[in-house]
Amino acid sequence: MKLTLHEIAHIVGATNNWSELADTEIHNIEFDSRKIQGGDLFLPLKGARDGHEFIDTAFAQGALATFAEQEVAQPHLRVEDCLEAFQKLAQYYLEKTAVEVIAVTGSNGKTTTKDMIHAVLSEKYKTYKTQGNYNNEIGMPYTILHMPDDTEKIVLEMGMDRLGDIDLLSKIAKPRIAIVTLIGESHLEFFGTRDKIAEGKLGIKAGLRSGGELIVPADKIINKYLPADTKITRFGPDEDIFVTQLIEHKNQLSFTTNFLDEEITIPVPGKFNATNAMLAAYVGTLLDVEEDDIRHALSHVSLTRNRTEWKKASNGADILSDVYNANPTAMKLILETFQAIPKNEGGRKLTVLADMLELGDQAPELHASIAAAIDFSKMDHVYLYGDLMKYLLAELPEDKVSYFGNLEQLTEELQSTLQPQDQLLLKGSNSMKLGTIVEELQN
Ligand SMILES: N#Cc1c(NC(=O)c2cc(S(=O)(=O)N3CCOCC3)c(Cl)cc2Cl)sc2c1CCN(Cc1ccc(O)cc1)C2
Repeated sequence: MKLTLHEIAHIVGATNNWSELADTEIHNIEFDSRKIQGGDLFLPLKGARDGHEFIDTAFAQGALATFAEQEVAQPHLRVEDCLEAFQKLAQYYLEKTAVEVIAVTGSNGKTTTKDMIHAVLSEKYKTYKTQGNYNNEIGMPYTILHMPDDTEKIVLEMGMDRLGDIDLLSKIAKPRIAIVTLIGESHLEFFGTRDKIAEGKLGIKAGLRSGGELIVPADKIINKYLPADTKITRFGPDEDIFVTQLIEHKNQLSFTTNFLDEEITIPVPGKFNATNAMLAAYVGTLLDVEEDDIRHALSHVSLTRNRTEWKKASNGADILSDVYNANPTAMKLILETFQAIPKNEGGRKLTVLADMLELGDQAPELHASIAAAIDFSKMDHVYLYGDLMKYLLAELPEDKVSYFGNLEQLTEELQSTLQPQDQLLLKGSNSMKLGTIVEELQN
């Protein structure tokens, strides 16, 4: 990252006497103290625990300084709100580096479309993109501040948990091109109506640069949220851009469009992927990528796998398997999200929680602290798996929790107990291999 400590202090409006600190170039900014390396700046966020508790650990691992919302002994930049400072810095960094932003949001397809745009633009530019699910008010600034120094274009995925989320992200990122892939049905339990989802997703216009372009589906539900004085491209049958012919094969598909000369082939099936690829191709044409290069990129695209998304067990039960970010905050966030979703008629809410690894000497209390996020007025039963989950076991009511030290026994228990109307959440470190449970339940 090309930022010095004094430059950062000035941009975020640090209120302490930071000029006494050496004006050193910062290596990276991290909010997970486990990722801190020499020369880094620590960002203590208020997640499942207050990040200020981990400042000592950050310095023990080589941090040069830390943001802080309170007086601390170590070299620090005193700010009122660490997250706001992080976001302000990300916005500044994009302006300083003059990296052009392509922003993508939508109920479905935003991750695939993001990956495909990245593949296309990488044919001509040094291009960076959102990694994993780092698409929210913390993850997006993190992505911006971690882009390689030679980045020319950045493709940012914008996730929405609540109305207004996308407006904030768009104002930070100030995209040159903004894409809404689809106004679907996901998160209806939070937003109530598709109209509200449309309003939320069209928040992406909030930071759209003057002279920028908004690319949206033909869906009439968004019409009242479209901005004036903006180049708007609609996609869908007989709209501004559309797929003309589509030939599906088992593991790939080919299609033509109304704006390219030749057919495009992508290594994934599914008509929705043709639309996602068409959007990526169109962005490529907007940014002067040659058609042959567009075609080459899309024919070899590798897609982000194992998204946090709902799957179905073979008996029809709903499965939510969150394979990202095995840390206390992410586990508490996914539990709150899962508990906020209404149960299926006559169904139960079941959860499998597995060890979060590499949490250091506070692992026992960090696992025990997850108890605060489990609401047994909504959760029917919790299955714990792994040595560290014994610390959470001690915090939970005996009739609502089962403990397993063995993955096969846990899998057998779930196969026998899961009913078609049930909802099952699984969360834990990748190396706990909860994915094998999902595969068994899907077969
Ligand atoms: N609470 C908490 C902790 C962490 N939380 C996070 O990293 C975190 C993750 C997330 S997130 O949900 O993973 N996420 C981040 C990026 O965008 C997508 C979503 C969020 Cl939103 C916020 C935070 Cl603050 S990381 C971490 C802790 C507490 C323990 N830390 C290691 C440690 C253990 C023992 C020690 O003595 C010192 C450090 C590691």
